[in-house]
Amino acid sequence: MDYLTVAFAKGRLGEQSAELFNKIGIGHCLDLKSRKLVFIDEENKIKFMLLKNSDVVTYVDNGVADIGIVGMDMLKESRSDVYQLYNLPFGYCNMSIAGMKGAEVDRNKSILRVATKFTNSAKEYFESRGQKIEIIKLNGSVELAPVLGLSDVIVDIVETGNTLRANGLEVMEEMFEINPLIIANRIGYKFKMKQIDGIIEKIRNLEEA
Ligand SMILES: Nc1ncnc2c1ncn2[C@@H]1O[C@H](COP(=O)(O)OP(=O)(O)OP(=O)(O)O)[C@@H](O)[C@H]1O
Ligand SMILES: O=P(O)(O)OC[C@H]1O[C@H](OP(=O)(O)OP(=O)(O)O)[C@H](O)[C@@H]1O
Repeated sequence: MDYLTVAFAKGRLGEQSAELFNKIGIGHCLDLKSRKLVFIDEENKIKFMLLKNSDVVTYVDNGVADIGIVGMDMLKESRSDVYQLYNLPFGYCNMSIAGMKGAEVDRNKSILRVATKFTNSAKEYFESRGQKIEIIKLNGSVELAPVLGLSDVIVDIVETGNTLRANGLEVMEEMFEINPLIIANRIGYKFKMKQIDGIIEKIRNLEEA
């Protein structure tokens, strides 16, 4: 049997993904504290690749990985048409528009300044309601932008809301729900369907137990 290649992210999703795999008896070889980036589970014939969160879709899209675990935020941003196979039971949050407490999204403003890491999702959302925006691309600490007058609003992930509150901001609108999901390369899935479906079935059973 060929090895199944699995791409998953370092950081938040990595820890939770590894824990989930371990519960269904795979990926005991994973050691996220080491500096290694490839782990081989010989028993289950799986090769794990540890990537930056924002690169998981690229590896699956290109077929270097058969499946991957990625947040809906990154998948939407990539505009990739990989298969979306299964929503995982952890890490739920929201993509939201936020701004200074008490402010509202000014729908009449000729050009709304939007700071975000998620430029495609933001463009798509505002375009769909005919609002012109200027995107200010940031890579982190996005909440600072309205505080310092760099933008009118932000588009970012909100989980507990603590980061917004701590900086005097609040949610103005929720755009879409985010959850991690298992994605698959369209060709890889055809060849390794049995093995992939087997893994998903085990996760499903775990959830139902
Ligand atoms: N509070 C949260 N903030 C950010 N992401 C979260 C949160 N809760 C869950 N997630 C999910 O975890 C994923 C990984 O987040 P993480 O912070 O580890 O990556 P990152 O450092 O933002 O990645 P990159 O820098 O590669 O874009 C997100 O894409 C999202 O789907
Ligand atoms: O609602 P909360 O529970 O506060 O979580 C949301 C925050 O977490 C993420 O940032 P992250 O920690 O990834 O840091 P970053 O600013 O570098 O993206 C996200 O971009 C928000 O800032």
